[in-house]
Amino acid sequence: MSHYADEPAHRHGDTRRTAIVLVNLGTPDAPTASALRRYLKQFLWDPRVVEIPRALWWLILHGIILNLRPAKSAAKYAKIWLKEGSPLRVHTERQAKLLKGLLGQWGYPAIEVTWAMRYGEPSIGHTLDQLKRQGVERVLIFPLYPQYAASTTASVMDDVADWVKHIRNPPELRFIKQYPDHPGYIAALAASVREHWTMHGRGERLVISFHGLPRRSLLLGDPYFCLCQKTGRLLAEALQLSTDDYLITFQSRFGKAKWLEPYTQPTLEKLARDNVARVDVICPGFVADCLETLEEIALECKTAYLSSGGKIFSYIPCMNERADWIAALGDIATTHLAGWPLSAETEAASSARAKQLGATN
Ligand SMILES: C=CC1=C(C)c2cc3[nH]c(cc4nc(cc5[nH]c(cc1n2)c(C)c5CCC(=O)O)C(CCC(=O)O)=C4C)c(C)c3C=C
Ligand SMILES: [Fe+2]
Ligand SMILES: [Fe+2]
Repeated sequence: MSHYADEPAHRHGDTRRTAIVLVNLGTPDAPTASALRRYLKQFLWDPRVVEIPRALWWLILHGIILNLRPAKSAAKYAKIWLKEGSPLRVHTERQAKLLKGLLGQWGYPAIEVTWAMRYGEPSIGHTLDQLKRQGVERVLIFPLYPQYAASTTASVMDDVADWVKHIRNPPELRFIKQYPDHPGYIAALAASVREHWTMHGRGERLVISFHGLPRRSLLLGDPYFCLCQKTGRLLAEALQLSTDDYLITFQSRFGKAKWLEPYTQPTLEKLARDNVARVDVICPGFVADCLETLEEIALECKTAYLSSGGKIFSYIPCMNERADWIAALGDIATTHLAGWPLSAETEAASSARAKQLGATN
């Protein structure tokens, strides 16, 4: 018998089901102004994303931004839209399927792997409702942001907490906060660069571009800037680059305030003017290709670099469905499952896997 009226009886006794939820930012449903308006309205109203006084921001958002930006952004999305939908959504869905398959091979066939979006659909709340209905008792929230930032990772934490507020009997919850230096993540990034160089030749500089944040966030203690430096340095070390061979930059500035510097596009234009004829650009903060990589970097920044005198601009794709990246996701996830009471069968696989990884606990 179930103890709570809102719990289906079939759950009784099924107390050990575990799920992993991959969470990414979210993306519009269609490359249209109306879909963009809905998406931007939710995204830009998140107080973790825009930290200016609410009343003033409401006026700017509704008075200006939601009138001008949707059509402009929709035109950009239209350039990169896939047959199956928005690239961010397509890659995230595939990553979840591949991770589920890999965990099955590793001896965790009972662990559910699903995915959700912070903005738009499928929402985190909807996904957690579904898992609860399936009798899942333990949920590992896995944000697909290697570098923690309050505007992304903590916003996912907020959303999960908002869901918990109206749940009588929530599952156990764990959050992965960050993995900017995870060896599997760094190794997969480095392998993607080496493969790119083998296939397309090598540039004179590697530009390592991360999504930006208002500079103020750094001054207020957000660790994001430092985590990006760490990832960039570890990637450069893995590639045996000297400090002259690479640059760490920040893209996607929004609004008039100062953001983290140096900015990606002006840096590329300066490299071109300084007679650096060939650059490679990688975006390690994005684990799936999306508007910010496929349009802003691979189209806009490329055009800016070439029209400033650069000769060859080569964009190195995100890790998307790469097998070494999916394995890194598996390592990060299983490490965070450690110590969680799982079924006997899963427990055995977990300790075998830990031994294989050389874990000391
Ligand atoms: C307004 C402030 C913004 C902050 C702060 C911000 C931080 C931030 N964003 C990402 C990752 C992504 N952002 C994407 C799109 C996007 N970002 C902003 C604004 C801020 N981001 C806007 C308005 C948009 C939408 C598109 C546009 O109109 O320009 C995406 C791509 C989504 C897609 O559908 O492809 C990602 C991914 C990070 C990691 C981050 C802080 C570290
Ligand atoms: Fe963004
Ligand atoms: Fe952008």
